[in-house]
This record gives sequence, structure tokens and C-alpha cells, in this order.
Amino acid sequence: MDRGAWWATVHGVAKSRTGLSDFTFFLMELEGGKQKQQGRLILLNMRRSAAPSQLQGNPFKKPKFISPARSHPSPNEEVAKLNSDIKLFEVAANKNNFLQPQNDPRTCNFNLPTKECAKGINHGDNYREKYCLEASTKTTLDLHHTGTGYKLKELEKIEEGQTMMIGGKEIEVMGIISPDDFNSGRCFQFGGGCSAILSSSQAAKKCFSNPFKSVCKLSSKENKQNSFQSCKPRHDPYAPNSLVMLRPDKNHQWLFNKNCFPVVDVVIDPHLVYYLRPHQKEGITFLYECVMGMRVNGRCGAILADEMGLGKTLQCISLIWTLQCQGPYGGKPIVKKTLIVTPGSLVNNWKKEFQKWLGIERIKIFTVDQDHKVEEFTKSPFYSVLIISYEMLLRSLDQIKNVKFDLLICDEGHRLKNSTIKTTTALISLSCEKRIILTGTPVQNDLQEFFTLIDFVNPGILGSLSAYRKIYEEPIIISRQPSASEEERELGEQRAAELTCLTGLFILRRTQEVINQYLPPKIENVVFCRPGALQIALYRKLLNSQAVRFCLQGLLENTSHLICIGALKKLCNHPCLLFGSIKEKESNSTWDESEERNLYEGLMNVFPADYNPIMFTEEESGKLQVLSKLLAVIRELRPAEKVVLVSNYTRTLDILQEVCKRHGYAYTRLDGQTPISQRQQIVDGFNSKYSSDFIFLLSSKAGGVGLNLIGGSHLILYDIDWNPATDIQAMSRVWRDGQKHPVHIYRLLTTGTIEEKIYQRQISKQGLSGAVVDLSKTSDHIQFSVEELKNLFTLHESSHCVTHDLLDCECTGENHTGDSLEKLPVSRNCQLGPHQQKSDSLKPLSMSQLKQWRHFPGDHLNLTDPFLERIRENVSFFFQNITNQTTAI
Ligand SMILES: Nc1ncnc2c1ncn2[C@@H]1O[C@H](COP(=O)(O)OP(=O)(O)OP(=O)(O)O)[C@@H](O)[C@H]1O
Ligand SMILES: [Mg+2]
Repeated sequence: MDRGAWWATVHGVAKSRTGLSDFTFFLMELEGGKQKQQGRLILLNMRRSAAPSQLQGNPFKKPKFISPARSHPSPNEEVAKLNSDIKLFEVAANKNNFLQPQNDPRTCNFNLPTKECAKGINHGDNYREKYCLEASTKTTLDLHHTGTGYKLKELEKIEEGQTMMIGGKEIEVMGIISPDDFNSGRCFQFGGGCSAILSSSQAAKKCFSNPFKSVCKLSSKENKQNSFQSCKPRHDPYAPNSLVMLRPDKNHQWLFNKNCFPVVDVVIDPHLVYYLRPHQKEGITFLYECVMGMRVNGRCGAILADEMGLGKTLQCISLIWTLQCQGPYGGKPIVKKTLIVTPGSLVNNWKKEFQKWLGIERIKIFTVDQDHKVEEFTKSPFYSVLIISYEMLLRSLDQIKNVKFDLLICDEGHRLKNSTIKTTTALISLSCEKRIILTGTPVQNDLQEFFTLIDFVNPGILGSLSAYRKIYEEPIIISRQPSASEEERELGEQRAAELTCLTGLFILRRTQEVINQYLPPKIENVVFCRPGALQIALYRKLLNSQAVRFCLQGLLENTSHLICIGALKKLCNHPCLLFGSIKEKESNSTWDESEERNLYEGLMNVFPADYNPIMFTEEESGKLQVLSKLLAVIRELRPAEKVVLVSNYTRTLDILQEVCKRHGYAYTRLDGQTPISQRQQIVDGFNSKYSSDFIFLLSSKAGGVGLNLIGGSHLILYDIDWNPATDIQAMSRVWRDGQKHPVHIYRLLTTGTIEEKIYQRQISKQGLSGAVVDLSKTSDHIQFSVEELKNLFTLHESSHCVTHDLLDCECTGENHTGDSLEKLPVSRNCQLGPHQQKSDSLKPLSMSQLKQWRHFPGDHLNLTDPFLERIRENVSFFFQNITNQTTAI
């Protein structure tokens, strides 16, 4: 419905913008909504609150109406009347979601004046206020709905200078408003004054306050009074493309507008709206409604769980900026101080994003680091946003508790999954009730962790932990057991559905698909690298060790298999890493009794006698050989492009760094040792087009989450983590907004080894049921059966690709050009409901989806990808998938 039609529906509006109260009521409701297209708009002047003596009219004014309405109706009657008004209003508003009317029926301002309200409005005899009244000439007045008590016929006769009684106030008709001003809505936006009837666009512009003027500074009485009197939206809610927040309903007003301020539209700064993607606009609206307590009665928490790179930061910045300058009640800002807690590497990224979107003047940001302590923030009224790392938060908790924060944002908040860990307890201890968790990784899987997150943002919403367990967790878990009866299954499903429904009100997740259209193509490759001869020999030896044999017989303690797994993983990265570990252990005094001794026994004999780990060669590791060739071909074919090289291990990064040095590649590095204060600088340096760095060495543990590394367009994941979320996080660093080049992602796996097994676990159903879908999970959390261990500790020497063997694929391994993955339903968006855990939707990629990727052996003749062509010699198999394919890559 267009704007004209909407006005036709709610014609007959009388409205006051007193600065202290902002009320609207409907004089009538149209039967068909179409009767009136043109009306008479009259500017009214409110003289004062009517004293009982005046209720019969002012004898000095003529002609006059005698109000048939009672001046002090009972609250119940008024609420009942209000409800019917609200219904009318809602009907009208619902017909047009975008155009939110300026005029809300208000409980306390109009129909139910409170003491404060009356006091605020009654400024004495000289106090005058202007009203706009649109009176239809064709419709009839529905007395039950108008709230005025006047009949339409009486209203039709209104002329300039007449007085009437509305809501216990004496009103004087001041003049006629032009249909243009009415249609544009301008007349409803003014704080008062004759400018309301000016229809020039200049006058219209003036009516919006300077968006960059700080409204928080209003301290003096005079300022306050002025601000109330000139209550108006900060930005034009009727401007094309304006993003207007939902107006609070009567319950909300009843709860949160005790002072009876006028309701003002909260409008997102057009400067920001210009850049926002559609999903971001939706996200900001969602966050606003959550923190304002509009979604769940009185609860002000939210979880924004958009996938990586969707701009959660910008959505929060828009929210902060809006709430810091605006509010629905009298325009008063909702938030004065905001606390943002984020991983160390992202502290300065947040600051940078604030500056990127809002410049340096609008909001004053304080970031905590070694040189900038929290005290500085607490002492200065200057700053409104504090950005701090989780680690620093713990250290400065006492000072932070002394500050009253109105909004708390926990970035990468999946780490708050356990209420007993220090960080979570610290954050819970902060009194701020508007809490937002941001996370790009799934937030469920474990029902208890799910509870912790939910209970953090909206404390108590699921009841106590013990009640939650009884009501939700137990029935849900029981219903999923194979032995569950039909009744138990049904109950579990119903509870799960209810839980999803309840929490879904304040959790929002969108998948990367929503920004695909803004991004360049992405070419993902899984590259199965043939192990080197030394690697195979060492691998065999390890598998034959006493430690592995004992593990398989279940003779060793629970954690022993982890040592074996660790050794195999090191070997896959490079034999010299294993060599280093053995040397280190040997020099340790406990070596003789350690389990490692059983594992490493005789291993040194497999290494050449003069083996020197410092002089390692590329040929000793299949993956390193591939990497080295890959870097060379990128350098050659795309000299202007850069590479992000990711590993989970610092020692592996040392080797990769050495490779860079040997080949003369300029590099930069970010790992756990990099001081927080330097991290953003390193990132910025790499992203700059003037940087000469070719390679960014990244530790996924230190910098896998949140970083923007769009300077690189090739990302190589050198090793694999048990947790797919870790890998996905790392891979999402380059394919993000701002990326100019097609993105190439290479995931290197050593053929036939444990790396393939981990990959299979990541993408198989087994991985799904194992608790490895969130970042806090490591292999320590995984329980392996003896069967699983047997599988893990097997080397498949003759297969090109065990993963392909398992796919049950009909192809002979000869360039299977599977359907594009995009054709398959990728239903990753449903991460929220515990009952959805059963579906594939939690996984980034499933076995069946992988099967749809293009795949072929390394020796395939027609490799069209020049990068793969160059490395094929050391590769046994490829999987490839292209997203957003345009023309040539
Ligand atoms: N509307 C937009 N237009 C252009 N760039 C944008 C827009 N929104 C976000 N960006 C940019 O996209 C990049 C990714 O955004 P951001 O870091 O907020 O993602 P995120 O959702 O927090 O991802 P992650 O989960 O990885 O932390 C940033 O460089 C940001 O400035
Ligand atoms: Mg982020």
C-alpha cells in the first residue's frame, strides 16, 4: 500500500507535539478505508490543560465546542478506549510496514494523563501548543473510536479561532495545513510553531536536528526543556529509503515511558543506511527491538549469529550510534556508555570499523591496551564506547564494574558457553541488562551450553538450570535415543520446538549466501597431497609402535591416543617437527617413564643419520612441496595478489616462515605472541595496496576469528583442525566485503593419512554427532571408540583419495564435474533449534555435498585451473567448487 493510501486509511488524526507529550488519536475509522482522499487540515493551538471550570468552555472564545467527553475518566475505561484506538492504529500500520505512522495513541499522554504529564503540559496561561487536525468532510464519526467525543458534523464546521476540548485540554484552531504538508507528513514532525505550515523543502529540512550534535550533553534545565519542546525525529522518517525503527506499543510505553515523554520515531542515520545491505537493515531492526525489550517482554538481550563476514560489526555500530543519539521517548538517548568485549586481535579492528563508518568525530572510542588503562576511560566523560579484550576485562573487572554501561556487546561470544569459566562469570557480574552476543559459529549443539548463552543475554528466561534440564534438556535428549518410545519422541520434539520458538525471538542467523552477490567468485579446493618417502616410512613406524598398539587394544589411559594423534599430525606437516619433538622429550628427565617413549622408540633410526631439522627440505613433506609450488605459481601468474597462509601451530608457522625466507617472499606474521597493540597494524599493513608483503602467516588460534584480511585473495590452510568451525573461521578471512579479486582457497591434506580422517570426520554424520562444531571444542573433548581409533591409525598407501573412496561416487575418479553445489539446498541457516541438530544444517559441508563438487585425480589430463596444473605432480586428488562463477577466473 502506498503512502497516500495509508493516509486515506488513517485519516482523521489529531495530534499534538508538545515536546512533553506527543499524542494522537483517531477521530474516526473508515468503514472501507477509501472514503476520504482529501481533507481539511487545521493547525490547532493547545491553550492549557483544562481546569474543571473550563470544561464548559472558555466564555471569551467564540464560537466554541462543548466537550461531551468527561475530563477525568476512570483509568479502566480509558484503557479500554485506548485499546480500540490502538487496534485501529495497528490495522493501519500493519498495512504498511515501512511507513510507520508518527502518531501513536498514548496511554498516559492523552487518554490517561498522569500527574507528571499534566504538570509537564501545564506551563501556565501563556503556554501554547499547536495541534494539527485533519477532519474529513465525508465520513461519519465513530464515537467509540475517536476519543474526542465530537461528532464529525461538528468538526466539519471548525474554523480559525474556534476552541474545542480534546482530552481535557482546551484547543484553539490556528489555521489550515496544506494537503502537501499533510501528505508528506511534515506537519506531524514539527515540534510546533508556524513553520509547520511552511511547505518549502527548506523548512522541511530544518525540522530535523543535526544528527551529529551530541544530545547527551543536555544538562541544564533550559536545555532539557528545549529538547522536549522540539521533540522530533533526528532524521526524516519519510525520506526515501529511511530506516525507521518500530514504535513501542502501549505495554512498552507503560513500562518504559514513566515520564510520559512524547513518542518520537527512531530513524537510522541516513549516512549509514546508504551503505547498509538489506540483511544488515533487518539485523539492526532486530537488534533494536531486542535491546529495547520489544521482542520479549522486558528482556533486552540478543544473539546475532550471522555467518562470518556479514558485517555484524557494522550492524552493532549502527545500533550504538542510533541508541546513543535517539530514543523513542522524547528522543532521549537510550545508551550513554557501551562496553564491547572482543578477542585481543579485534580490539583495534572495532575501533577501525567505528572510524570507517562514523568518522572520528561522532563517537569517542576508548580501546584498552598496555598503554591505555581502563582508569582513563572511567575518569573521562569524553568517551562513550569502551573496547576491551576478554583477557583485559578480567584484569580490570573492578574498575569496569564501577562504570554504568547501558549496552554490552560480546564479540565472538561463543566463548561464553560455560557459566563457570572466569570470563563468563565476570561478564554476568556486570549489571548491564542490554546484552548482545555476536558469533559467526553455531551456538547450539550442547544443550547446556545453549542454556548458558541464552541465560547470559536474557537471564532467567529459561528458568533455573535445573528447571531447564527437566523441562527441555531431558525430554529432548531422551527423545533422540533409539530406544525412545513414541510418546517420548513426541514430547521431546514438542519441547525442542518450543525452545526454538522462544529463543528464536532473540537469535538471528543469516548465512553467507546473503552477501554472495556482493562478493567476487570463490574457488575452493581440497588438495590431497602425496606424502614424501620419509613421511611414509616414519608414519609406518609410528603405527607399529607399542603406544599405538596398546591404544588399539584399549590398554592405555584415555588420553594416550591424543599423543599418538599429535605425533601423526606433526609428521604430516613436516617430519622435522616430529624430530624436534623427540629431541625435546629425550632431554626431559621423565622421558624414561613417559608414554612418548613407547611411541618414539626406534623412530630416530628412520631419519637419516645426519638429519638436521633446521636444514629441512621441501621434498620431505608432500604438503610443503605443494605449498612451495603453489606460492611460486601465484607469484608468477598473479604478481599483484597476496596469500594468507594459515596453520594451527606456531612451530609449523616457523617452518613456513623459513620457506618464505628461502624464496625471498616478503611476509608478515600474526600469532599468539604478537602483542595485541600491534595486531591491527599488521593487518592494515598487509591489506594496504602499498604493502610489499606477499604472504600473511596466520595462526588460526590467535587470529582465526573476526579478522579482515581482504588484502589477500589466496588462502592456504596448511593443516586441518578437528573442529570444522576453526577451519571455516580461518577460511572466511579473505572472502569478505571489500575483496576485489576472485578468491582461491586451498585446503591441503596428506593423502591416506590421519588428515583425511579428520576431514572425513568434519564432513560426515559422525562428525556431526560428535561435539565438534564449535570453537571451544578440541580433540581433547572427543571420545573415540576402539573402532574409530583403528580407522584413525591406518595409513592408506594405495588410495588416491580415501575420502573419494568413501563417497560412494559412481565416477571412476575421472574428472567428475558434479552439479554445482549452489544447486543443492544449502540449509545452514537453521542453527538455532536444538531439535535441528539432527539435520545436516549444522555442517558447513556434508559428504553428499562434497560429492557434488568437481573432482578429479592429480594426473587428470585436462586441468583447466592454471594453479592446480602447476602442483598436480605432487597431488593425488582434487575437489573443487566455485561459488559466484562469472567468466574466466
Ligand atoms: N554494507 C557494507 N558495505 C561494505 N563493506 C561492508 C559492509 N558491511 C560490512 N562490510 C565490511 O565487511 C567486512 C566484514 O565485516 P565484519 O568484520 O563486521 O564481519 P563479521 O560479521 O563480524 O564477521 P566475523 O564473524 O568473521 O567476525 C568488514 O571489512 C566490513 O567493514
Ligand atoms: Mg566480527
